[in-house]
Amino acid sequence: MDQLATVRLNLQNSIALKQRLLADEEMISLVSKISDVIIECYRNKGKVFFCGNGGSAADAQHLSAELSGRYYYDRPPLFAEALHVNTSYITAVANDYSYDEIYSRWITAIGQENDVLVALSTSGNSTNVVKAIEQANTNGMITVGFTGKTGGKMGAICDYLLAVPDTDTPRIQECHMIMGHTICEIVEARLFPR
Ligand SMILES: O=C(CO)[C@@H](O)[C@H](O)[C@H](O)[C@H](O)COP(=O)(O)O
Ligand SMILES: [Zn+2]
Repeated sequence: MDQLATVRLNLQNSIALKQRLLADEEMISLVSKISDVIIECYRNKGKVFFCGNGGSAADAQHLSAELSGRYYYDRPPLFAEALHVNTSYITAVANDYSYDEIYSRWITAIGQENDVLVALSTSGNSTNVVKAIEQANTNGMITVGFTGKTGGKMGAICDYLLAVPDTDTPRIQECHMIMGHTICEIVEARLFPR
């Protein structure tokens, strides 16, 4: 394995994918629109939830902390949480029911009309994430999907689908994070102008 070549290739591929996003005006407008949706949710005293598996769970937790803590500057907190953070709950529901139910069950308990669910899955096919979106739709929530190229099963069930045009999981996740960070920046700046 040529390690130096691997470093160069990954940087090249990451830059190339982000260049594609930059050239895609629909994608730029979509990120702006999702920001508007989240701002509207908070103005109506709503809550924003995030979910995903593996690296996408980490991204869900990271993005929710930008909103509930702070992003660039001091301002009041916003309600945002990643659905996997209660390990006692996750292990109990996965053990007693099914791993597929861990997020949808929690959405059943807490998701209210006009709350927002941001669901991250590079394949768009993770069953627990798909079920969470289905339950969020049932509860009258607004559903946002961050996926890879095809959108997978999430493509047909999300109100807004941010489908990064690639099939390479880590590169897709890196794009989810720059788009997610950008949404947090816009939300903070619009809700708490300095
Ligand atoms: O972070 C990575 C790969 O970069 C992995 O942990 C990855 O998130 C996991 O394999 C996930 O289970 C993939 O699920 P998904 O993106 O298809 O929903
Ligand atoms: Zn990863």
